Amino acid sequence: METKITVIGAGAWGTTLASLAKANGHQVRLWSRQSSATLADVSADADIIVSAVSMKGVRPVVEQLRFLQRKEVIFVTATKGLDPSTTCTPSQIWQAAFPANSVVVLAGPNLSKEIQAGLPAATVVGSKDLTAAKLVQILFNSTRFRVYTNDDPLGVELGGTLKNVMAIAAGTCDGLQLGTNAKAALVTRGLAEIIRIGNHWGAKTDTFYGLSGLGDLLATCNSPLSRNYQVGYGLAIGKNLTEILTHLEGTAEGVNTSQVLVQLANEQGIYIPISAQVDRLLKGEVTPQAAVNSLMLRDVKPETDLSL
Ligand SMILES: NC(=O)C1=CN([C@@H]2O[C@H](COP(=O)(O)OP(=O)(O)OC[C@H]3O[C@@H](n4cnc5c(N)ncnc54)[C@H](O)[C@@H]3O)[C@@H](O)[C@H]2O)C=CC1
Ligand SMILES: O=C(CO)COP(=O)(O)O
Repeated sequence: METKITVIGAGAWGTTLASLAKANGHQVRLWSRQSSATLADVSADADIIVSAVSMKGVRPVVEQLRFLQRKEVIFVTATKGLDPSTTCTPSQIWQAAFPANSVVVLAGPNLSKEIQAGLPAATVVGSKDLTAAKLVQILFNSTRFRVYTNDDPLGVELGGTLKNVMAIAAGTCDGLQLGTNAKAALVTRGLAEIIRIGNHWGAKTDTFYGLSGLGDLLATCNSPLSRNYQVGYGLAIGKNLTEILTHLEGTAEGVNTSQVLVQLANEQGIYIPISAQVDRLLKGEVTPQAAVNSLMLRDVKPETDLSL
């Protein structure tokens, strides 16, 4: 059955998601701020509205859609970030604006350039409404894009969001040429940190061992295609953040996320040693090597106590 899908955001990810849905035979409209049509025009009769804007675009886009009163419309959010003013996740913003509608989070190891090149990938659609998640699963699933469902949307969303901070750390690790052991330690302890934060905020541990957590962490911490990885790599080889962001192709959400995360974690007493060093590095308060030294010089502790 042909479904009417409106994709908001014609950046790297929005364009890719639109082409995946189109290839499955659906009627897809891709909207950006540059479009001549209004968002109201392209959303008026949509069955599904997919938001793939960067974090800074979520609130403005939600505001433009406030007129929409159809409760059967399913919102799919693919943004990976935290709102600086409220610290909300994108799905929390969508759900608060449309309390009667189903909201589905889409996240996974999905470097858009690989998907655009036709390489196989898998992702997760998470929602409290599993019927909606299953519908979105069918819309996007194909022989080159395998889609799983999950009933923990917050965990799916936080996996994708928090790994961006770790990808900056991983890029720094590679830029400093610290070796494979150091990288494995960083990614493994990074996952422990993500689980500690996620559990504190009510997400399930198991979700972080899935595609949107460990999967996306592995993809972005190991690929020069990741913009967040590129930020960390650039800092490690002596570039400054402004210079890196000026030349970056697209958005590195981890830069904003680390700031919001550190503020929240400090308020709530969550221990986030790696993210805190990433934040200090981005603010120019510490050199890449000093950040590594700080992590290595911490008090010793047991491995499996996630509260530490
Ligand atoms: N590129 C990728 O491989 C993937 C990206 N994501 C996530 O998807 C989101 C978008 O990423 P990309 O497409 O790569 O970024 P991008 O920088 O290529 O595109 C961002 C899009 O957001 C739009 N936007 C920003 N502010 C806006 C506003 N106020 N009103 C309307 N539109 C606005 C821009 O016009 C642009 O179309 C990010 O949160 C990213 O973490 C998720 C999975 C994969
Ligand atoms: O989230 C992504 C892949 O899943 C894209 O990563 P970057 O935003 O770091 O490029």
